[in-house]
Amino acid sequence: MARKIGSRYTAHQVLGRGSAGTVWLGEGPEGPVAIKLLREDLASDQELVGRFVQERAALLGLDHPHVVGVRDLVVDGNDLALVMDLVRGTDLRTRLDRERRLAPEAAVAIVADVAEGLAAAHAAGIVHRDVKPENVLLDMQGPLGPGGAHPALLTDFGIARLVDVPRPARERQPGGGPGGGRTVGPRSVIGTPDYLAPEIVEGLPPRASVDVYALATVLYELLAGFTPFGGGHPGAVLRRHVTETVAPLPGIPDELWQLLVQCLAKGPASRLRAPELAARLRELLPGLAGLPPLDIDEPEEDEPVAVPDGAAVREGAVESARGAVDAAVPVRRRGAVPLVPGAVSDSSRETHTSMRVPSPAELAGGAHGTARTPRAPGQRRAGSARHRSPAETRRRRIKFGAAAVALATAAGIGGWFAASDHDGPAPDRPGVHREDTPR
Ligand SMILES: Nc1ncnc2c1ncn2[C@@H]1O[C@H](COP(=O)(O)OP(=O)(O)OP(=O)(O)O)[C@@H](O)[C@H]1O
Repeated sequence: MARKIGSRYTAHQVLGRGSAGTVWLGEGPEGPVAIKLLREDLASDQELVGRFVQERAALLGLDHPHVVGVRDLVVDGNDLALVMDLVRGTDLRTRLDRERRLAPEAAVAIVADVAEGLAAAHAAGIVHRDVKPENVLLDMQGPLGPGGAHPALLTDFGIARLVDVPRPARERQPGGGPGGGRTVGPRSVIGTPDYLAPEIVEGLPPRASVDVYALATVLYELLAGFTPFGGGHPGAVLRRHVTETVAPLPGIPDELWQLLVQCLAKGPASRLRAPELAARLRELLPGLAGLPPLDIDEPEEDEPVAVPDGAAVREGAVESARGAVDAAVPVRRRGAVPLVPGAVSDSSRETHTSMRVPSPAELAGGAHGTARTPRAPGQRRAGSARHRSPAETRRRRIKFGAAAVALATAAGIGGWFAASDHDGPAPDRPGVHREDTPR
């Protein structure tokens, strides 16, 4: 059923759902558009609406062939919508789910496109903060490039930043280093754990280099079929970003591997910048022509451990509750909780996470997760579970992800799953009015 969005747009049909809202196929004065209608509880957050309007100029000004253009922002009654260029195609996650691994040439061509889009954004002072396959759209009507890849466009600019509520509670402590102190108290991380740069986990402000790290993670995933540090409890994933080195991919061309390692460096200053990454990837393309996808077996998922009855709800048993949540979560390839409590996306993919930044002690300790060394075909890992199809894996993720979130809620712990504590909708505030914001 058609639905009016502001005075200029009509939404006709749902294209898909993400954790922040629903994307519609719509019509505007200049033709077909995609309209991302933010969830009602986000739209009723007056602080977020204010930031949404503030970000307007930056989002509308980003014009690049590898960035999904934002044409308009609409605040109208209960509606808060981003009007975007319509990309006729699919997202990179869907392609990856279908093919499991991409041939190096196609993977590199796609990532080079995205790196160019990022370079333009970074030049405009915009950091994406949520680069992942879900946010890369493939334009099936565009010309075929190297490896038969359609043009790739990065989308969802500004969304992570919009929903990230700044934490005012920064306490200064003497002797904390330059600037007269250090940040203490809880901060949260916004993003998707598998793609989060180590410096974000350590509580530093996100700069352009976090996007390069995330994009290198995407490239690794396109080649390997899994991310370098994913699997298990989101806290375990965060810790691996900080403490583990990336395991080599058998059969990967050496120059491509060196590039990946450099962009996955723990130190942001050691990473290439987006324009250099794009250029280096383009240089590699001719040498990758015709190479088949890498022949790698996925690391197997471990079986989840049963949760002892009542362990999560005993009074004063926060630690054991956290342990119970950890135990209930099986090793997943991309672990996360929804951005908004209760959010369900069409594909039931894990999407953004808002989590408390772990303390140094938490990063150093804990027994969550192990390094995931890619295996040559046929080679089994000690204690590994049987192989599962991607669809089966997804069903299990949905089931156990839901169980883990439910447990965290029942236990009432802030712990790792801080979404409901820190990033739920703020109550309506008087004195802020809504208005249409035509272009
Ligand atoms: N500009 C667009 N043109 C065409 N389809 C789009 C556009 N933007 C998003 N979509 C489609 O709409 C669906 C939902 O997108 P959305 O960005 O809301 O969620 P997501 O990125 O998959 O997840 P999340 O936002 O939770 O990270 C996706 O399947 C995507 O392919």
